[in-house]
Amino acid sequence: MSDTPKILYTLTDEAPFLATASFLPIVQAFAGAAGIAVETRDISLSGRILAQFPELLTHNQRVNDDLAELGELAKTPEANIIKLPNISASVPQLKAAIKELQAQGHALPDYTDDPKTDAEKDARARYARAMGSAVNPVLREGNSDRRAPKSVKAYAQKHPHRMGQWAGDSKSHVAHMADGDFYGSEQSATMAQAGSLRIEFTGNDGSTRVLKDAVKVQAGEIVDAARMSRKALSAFVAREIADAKAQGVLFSLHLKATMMKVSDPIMFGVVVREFYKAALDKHADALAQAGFDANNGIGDLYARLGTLPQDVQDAITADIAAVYADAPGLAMVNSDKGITNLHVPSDVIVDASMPAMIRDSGGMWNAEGKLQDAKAVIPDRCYAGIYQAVIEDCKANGAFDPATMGSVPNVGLMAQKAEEYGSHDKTFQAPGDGTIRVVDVDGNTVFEHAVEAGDIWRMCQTKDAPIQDWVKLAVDRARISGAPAVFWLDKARAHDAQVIAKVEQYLKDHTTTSLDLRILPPVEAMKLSLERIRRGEDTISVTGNVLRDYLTDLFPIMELGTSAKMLSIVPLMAGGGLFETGAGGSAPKHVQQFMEENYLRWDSLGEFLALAASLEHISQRWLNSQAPVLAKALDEANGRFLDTDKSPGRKLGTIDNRGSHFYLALYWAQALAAQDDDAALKARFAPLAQALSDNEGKIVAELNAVQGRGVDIGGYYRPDMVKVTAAMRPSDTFNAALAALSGS
Ligand SMILES: NC(=O)C1=CN([C@@H]2O[C@H](COP(=O)(O)OP(=O)(O)OC[C@H]3O[C@@H](n4cnc5c(N)ncnc54)[C@H](OP(=O)(O)O)[C@@H]3O)[C@@H](O)[C@H]2O)C=CC1
Ligand SMILES: O=C(O)CCC(=O)C(=O)O
Ligand SMILES: [Mg+2]
Repeated sequence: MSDTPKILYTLTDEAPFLATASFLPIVQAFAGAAGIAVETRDISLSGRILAQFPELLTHNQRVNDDLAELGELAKTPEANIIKLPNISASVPQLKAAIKELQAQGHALPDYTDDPKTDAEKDARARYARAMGSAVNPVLREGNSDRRAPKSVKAYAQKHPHRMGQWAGDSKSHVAHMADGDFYGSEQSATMAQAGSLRIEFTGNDGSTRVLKDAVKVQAGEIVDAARMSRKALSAFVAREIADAKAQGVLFSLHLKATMMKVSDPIMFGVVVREFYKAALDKHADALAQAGFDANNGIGDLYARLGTLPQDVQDAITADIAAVYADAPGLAMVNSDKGITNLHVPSDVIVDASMPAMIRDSGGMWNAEGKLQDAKAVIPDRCYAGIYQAVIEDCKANGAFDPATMGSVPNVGLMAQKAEEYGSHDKTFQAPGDGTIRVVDVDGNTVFEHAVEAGDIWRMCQTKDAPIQDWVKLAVDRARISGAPAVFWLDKARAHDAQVIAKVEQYLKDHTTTSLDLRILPPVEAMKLSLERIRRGEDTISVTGNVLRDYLTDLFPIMELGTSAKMLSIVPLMAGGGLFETGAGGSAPKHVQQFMEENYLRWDSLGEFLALAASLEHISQRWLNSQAPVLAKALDEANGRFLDTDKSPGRKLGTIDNRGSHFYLALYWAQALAAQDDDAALKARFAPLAQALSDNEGKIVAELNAVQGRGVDIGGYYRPDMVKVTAAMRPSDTFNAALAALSGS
């Protein structure tokens, strides 16, 4: 371990990046006073792209591959990383970012949809590394512990957020496939010994093609493979479109095309093709010529329409209007701008979109901008049922009451890329009719699926050590909190059956006699958790990676109104700490509002909680007597921040993100000035506490005075740092007080 403790603070995208421009100087000033260094690393989408093409950039434009560096650091005990949410880019987002970087003078190659030359293929492969969930699996060298701290839960109960009421006769529901999906076709095995696997496709004509060679596996690792039939998916979607129309509900699709970057855009494309079938079939040749790709959403059609002759454009537009006239209503992302659920694959992300629907009385927005009951299509059966269970509960018992409901924290399996379904280089679309086999080095077939052209086939790995660590974390959390812990595992599912065997084995390594530990299939686990939550009782959910993602938005959004107020810790298996902020994403609409009104409603409570956890981590690992004092004072400040409700007010004229940072700094400085554990810190922070409290009114006025006018930050994906800093730090009085603390 080095002598000097260090925090690595990540620079990301969109609202969290803007917030950082205001909050980081505070963190650096306070931590610096205790001898803690705070450095930044750029893991933004634009930074990840630039890091892929050093040879095409000028010396000044070149950036270090910070993500790779942090990925290595995460495997060491030194790691102390604060990670803010970053864009997991869909293809349309990636293209937009490339365009912006090119316009800024970076000589990047275009992203080619159908690469032919070696240079195009090389560029495409490099872009693929920056796309989708490129960051989290690299940094998450540990399992996940996400929960609402006691103070946050108490705040939510004291200031309950608005929940839409539920009608018993709501027609909203979840629709999933009955067969032909991943759930129905999953095969799974635990590897007896280390080795390597080959994935190969054999066509019905006898030809064989290796899809991926030398996939390394460890002894005790769980591997599984599953197939989704494209034909079955299309037929299912066609039926559901007709049923939505018959029932008079909105049609909506909920996937995770950003994180499951290979499988889910294909499923998204199947739904787009089915919904707009009449128009897309009729104009198939023209659209192919224009390069339209349904996997990128119907927005891609509009983006390319201009390249076609005017009469063809008019005909396509008229035929799409005819589709809308005949189809059920389509859920909207932004009804004012005509953006539908099927426009862009990254606009509707299931972990956030389903909870939003549940929070809003089961409704989604229709074309008139009104809430309407909706059919939520979640094609695969592995997890769709949990949302239906919540909907049924709300119909039977009404909306949940944030003032009284219990909590469902999560312990999630994710270390070492566990259960990264459909997101990686082991997911394929079948090149023809035939068989996909997984074969070991001795030529034995491990898995085998009959496939038809266009089917999606995915393989997934889950290593043994992360499972052991996850079981231990669950036992620890159950013991510390006294709440029952439920493993959400379905023994009827091939993969889960293998995991259950390991859970049963590894639970024996711990003393669990006084604990309430259960294993239940997800729908049963959901019903039990909901029953308990209504009684005000807490239940720990211990889940795999996908349910970790789903539940850590679902329960916080019901309990706290947003997942931004979550504590999200990743105890790294090598002993370091990764502290994530909240559980949500980067909310693009926040940036839009900021650019139009110079108002940033991003709630940084997640950053505050992560910082406190990072400082506590330093207290435990480094010999620095001031870190615990700083951590304790920040904890007090966070409590006061919640008590006085200083989160952004959401309306112009109230404090926004910047004002909330000021209050955090004020309360933190006051707590440091008031404590008696460390005289040097007390003396150092007393003048700052005085200056901030003397000037409270002036600083808030300076911060709020800028609101109401548009602001230029010189870019969306790669904003100009000078402009961002100027915009995010508009109070000279506050800036001067912080500078005085740092002695600069
Ligand atoms: N860990 C990571 O790096 C993650 C990254 N992402 C990325 O984020 C982007 C958007 O994802 P999406 O699924 O739409 O989810 P978001 O979590 O960004 O958005 C859902 C809603 O959550 C609320 N919200 C989330 N965080 C905050 C906050 N700090 N302050 C205030 N409100 C907040 C807002 O809801 P409301 O308006 O109702 O208050 C927001 O509109 C994508 O690019 C995605 O790839 C997504 C998830 C995690
Ligand atoms: O990595 C991503 O794209 C999203 C991650 C996410 O939503 C989460 O961890 O909750
Ligand atoms: Mg999530």
